[in-house]
Amino acid sequence: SPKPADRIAKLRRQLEDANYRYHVLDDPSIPDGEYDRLLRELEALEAEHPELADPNSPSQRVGDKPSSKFAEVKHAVPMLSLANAFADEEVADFVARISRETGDDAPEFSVEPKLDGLAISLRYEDGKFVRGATRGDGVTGEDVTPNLRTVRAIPLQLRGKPPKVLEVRGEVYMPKAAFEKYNAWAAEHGAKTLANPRNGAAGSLRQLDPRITAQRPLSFYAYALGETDAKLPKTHTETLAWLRELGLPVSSLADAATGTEGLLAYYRRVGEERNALPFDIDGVVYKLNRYDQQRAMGFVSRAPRWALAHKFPAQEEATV
Ligand SMILES: Cc1ccc2cc(C(N)=O)cc(O)c2n1
Repeated sequence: SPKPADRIAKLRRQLEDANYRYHVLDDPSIPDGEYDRLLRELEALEAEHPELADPNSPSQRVGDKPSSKFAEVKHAVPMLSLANAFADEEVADFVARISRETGDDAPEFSVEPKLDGLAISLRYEDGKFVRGATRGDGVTGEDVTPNLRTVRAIPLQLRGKPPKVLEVRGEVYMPKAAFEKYNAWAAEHGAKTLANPRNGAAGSLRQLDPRITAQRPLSFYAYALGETDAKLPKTHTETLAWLRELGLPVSSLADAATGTEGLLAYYRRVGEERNALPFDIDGVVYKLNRYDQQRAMGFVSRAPRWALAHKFPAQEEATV
């Protein structure tokens, strides 16, 4: 029989692969029962061989011991906020200003749904997940690494050829079905029910005891870069494709669109699909796609002048 170290390494790769297939490709490779069996075998082997312990092992998703409070994290690259638009005219003005300042009368944009969750920043070194933090005020956030380790959609180990340093920004969210299920359980067991999935995500991630976070069904989509030593592609859509290759989940609704018409068509398309989506969104996000054009546009305070959140009308509260 293979040496324990080889068997452990093989099980870790198989479980990471299954996680990637399930959460990133949305195309599970093995049935849940098989996943659990492999995980139990790995946990048993790791218990017999503590010298082979690894914080990035797939077995470490169950949550570390509770911390007393969160350490502070300084974001090397500030986490940006987004200017909002509510009416089509504001989108037309946004594009007109960009056309004027870039000289491009048909600017291309990266477009995506605006998830209604909690913004976080993940840091990977040599492809290993080493730290995760909340946005905080954009410059200083809270270190919630142990809690983020329990979010299955967040890879603990990147795939392919990751750069030495890679920070990824994204949204941790609680899927609608998981939110309903959690509230049914909470009502049944006299626990506090959650007001909405966004509160569910925020409350779960800011638990001091990661074992509680581990019981909360959270997911994650990546949407931007932070600090990295990698040579960047020329456009944001290429960056998102690269993040997918590295094993990070990116919304399958992310797309490209050209000019005001393209943006508004995308806004309407997502608006029609909104209620059928498995997660809450509160709008869509438009980002000028070419990084050279983004640089030409710059920022106003911490909101980039090359990006815009186009919000949907607030949904009437679901009548319970
Ligand atoms: C720059 C930036 C800031 C906040 C964002 C927030 C979301 C979101 N809530 O999905 C998506 C993005 O692409 C974002 N991009």
